[in-house]
Amino acid sequence: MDLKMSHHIEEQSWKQLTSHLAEWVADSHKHTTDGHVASYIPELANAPSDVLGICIMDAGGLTVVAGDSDFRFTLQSISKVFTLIMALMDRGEAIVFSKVGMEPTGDDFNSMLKLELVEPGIPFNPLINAGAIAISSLIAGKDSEEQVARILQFFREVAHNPTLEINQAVFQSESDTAHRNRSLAYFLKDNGVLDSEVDDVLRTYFSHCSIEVNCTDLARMALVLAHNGVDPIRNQRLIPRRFVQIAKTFMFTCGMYNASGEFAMNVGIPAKSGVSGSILSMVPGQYGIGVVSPPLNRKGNSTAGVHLLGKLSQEFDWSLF
Ligand SMILES: NC(=O)CC[C@H](N)C(=O)O
Repeated sequence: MDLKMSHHIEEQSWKQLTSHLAEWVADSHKHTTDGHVASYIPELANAPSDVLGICIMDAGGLTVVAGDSDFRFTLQSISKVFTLIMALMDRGEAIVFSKVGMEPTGDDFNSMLKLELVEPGIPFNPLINAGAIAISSLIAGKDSEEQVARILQFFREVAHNPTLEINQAVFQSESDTAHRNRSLAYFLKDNGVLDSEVDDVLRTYFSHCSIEVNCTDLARMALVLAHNGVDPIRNQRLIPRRFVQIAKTFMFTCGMYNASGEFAMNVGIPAKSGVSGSILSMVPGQYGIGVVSPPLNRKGNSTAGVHLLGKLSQEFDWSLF
């Protein structure tokens, strides 16, 4: 297809998106009642169960938004993609992959089963909780405070939003109740996976999970990944191509936890979800997408969010397969 032709198709799709997105959001909204808002972090249980918002951003910075697109939420597991990228930038591939593997687990995101079952007891991948905790300990910085400051700075840069902050209530709520994550971290410490102390690693981990954003921030962050590490709006490289390739591969194979296979089959684009009901996704080479709807299915993914992405993928033939 020549360039003019593909440009024309893109224009047509954008028009269609603009005119139909609100209607598709209204349809997916019905699926908010299929799920339950996460409550194992008490503060997250306060999220409304009837919210669904989306922002799609193109390479020129044009956005189309629909539903509750101003709703604010914490990144939770979505942050793991960007801390992985930071660890790769700080330490390089060899060190990162001596601490975490490259394979999906098929288990729940907070499972500890395979840590004991499979030698040498390193987490299977960086997007499950155990893996992300190991990654948190690799972020450069003399202590957790410095690590968190660097993380915040990097996330602000990728989102192109200097106002991003940590939601202290969510951070505190998770710190007070994260018994399972604590046990994962102690297990990792015992297996020799963590260099720093458990409390410090967890402080860093809970902090990046608690960074607050909206759908537009998510879409901008996704846009940088969709363009292989370049923010196309500023025409500025923020991340080396290779590390984006690694991050997107993990999003594909592990980004939707143990429903990643199903999501790959039905939607077919890289995505990462968080227990706040958020999903960061993208159409590679084109759009960044941010979606939020707090009610989750059994696997921890937003019911309405997954439905909406499925609908969009079908309409625009987004699947990479
Ligand atoms: N799946 C998630 O979003 C999990 C992140 C959350 N902070 C936790 O560790 O449980």
